[in-house]
Amino acid sequence: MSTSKEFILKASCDATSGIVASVSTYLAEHDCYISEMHQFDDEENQRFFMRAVCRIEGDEQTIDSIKADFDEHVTSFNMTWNIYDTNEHVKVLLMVSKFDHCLDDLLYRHRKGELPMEIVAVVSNHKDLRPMAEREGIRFVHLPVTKENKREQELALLDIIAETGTELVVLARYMQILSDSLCRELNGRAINIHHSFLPGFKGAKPYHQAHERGVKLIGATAHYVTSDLDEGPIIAQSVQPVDHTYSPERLVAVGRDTETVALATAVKMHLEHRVFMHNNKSIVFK
Ligand SMILES: Nc1nc2c(c(=O)[nH]1)N[C@@H](CN(C=O)c1ccc(C(=O)N[C@@H](CCC(=O)O)C(=O)O)cc1)CN2
Repeated sequence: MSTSKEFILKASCDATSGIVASVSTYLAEHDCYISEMHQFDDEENQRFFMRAVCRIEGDEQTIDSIKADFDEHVTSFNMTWNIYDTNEHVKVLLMVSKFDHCLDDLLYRHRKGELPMEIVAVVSNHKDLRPMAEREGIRFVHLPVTKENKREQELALLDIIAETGTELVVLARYMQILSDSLCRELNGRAINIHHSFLPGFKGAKPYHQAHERGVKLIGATAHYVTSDLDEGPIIAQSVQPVDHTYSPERLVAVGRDTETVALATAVKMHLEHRVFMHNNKSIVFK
């Protein structure tokens, strides 16, 4: 039984009047102080979204007792909701290939306490980044991928996800395309960093495309992974100004900074339960 006193409520339902009043009344009746609340009314789709950070006052209530009666109280709204204990860190599996900057940045931010996560493993289709993981005491799993063994390796990945209780997979410059079935299995719990400011320059070599096009901004996009390559709901983007003097190599160097910022921002927003996926877009309560 959780003894934590702080929790996050995420909820969405069809838009109608009285939702906030009903939820806040329930929380007040259960000795909860609301320290932060965001809501969004998607008028186009008549859908309502809210996030509340709450602190239990007194000793009568627990997170479990608040969860227990909530469904009955919001039945009329047919609400989709979750309550998360802020003391429980999300279990995260990091996936990488050969580029090390996103993994290095996430490990640093985790070490500095910026990202409330438990890293359960680093999985890679190459051995290059094993030392970076193991010096942090993190399990490293090498799963080389070929056209012939792709399905077998994806099943091995799913086994690791199941045995570790992974709640979020982060593709930190993992350069293999996930199959449709794996994307369905990981729907809403896999985030990828794409090394361009989407929707521009999809695929594997966006910086060369950017140089050819002569762009004045270079950027990166963190999005939920879907079977449509680089098309998933965008969570965070980051850009930097560039100009005609930038070679492709220099664009790649600037791009690295935008990738680490966009990915860390997206992962942090997800870990803090600030993101809703809706109609292939995202709602992010910052
Ligand atoms: N189902 C999805 N899988 C992945 C996505 C995604 O959006 N949906 N994003 C990629 C990352 N990525 C761009 O951000 C990307 C990575 C790799 C490729 C690619 O063409 N890979 C080749 C192999 C390249 C190699 O072996 O080095 C391939 O898989 O045939 C395109 C885009 C991660 N996965």
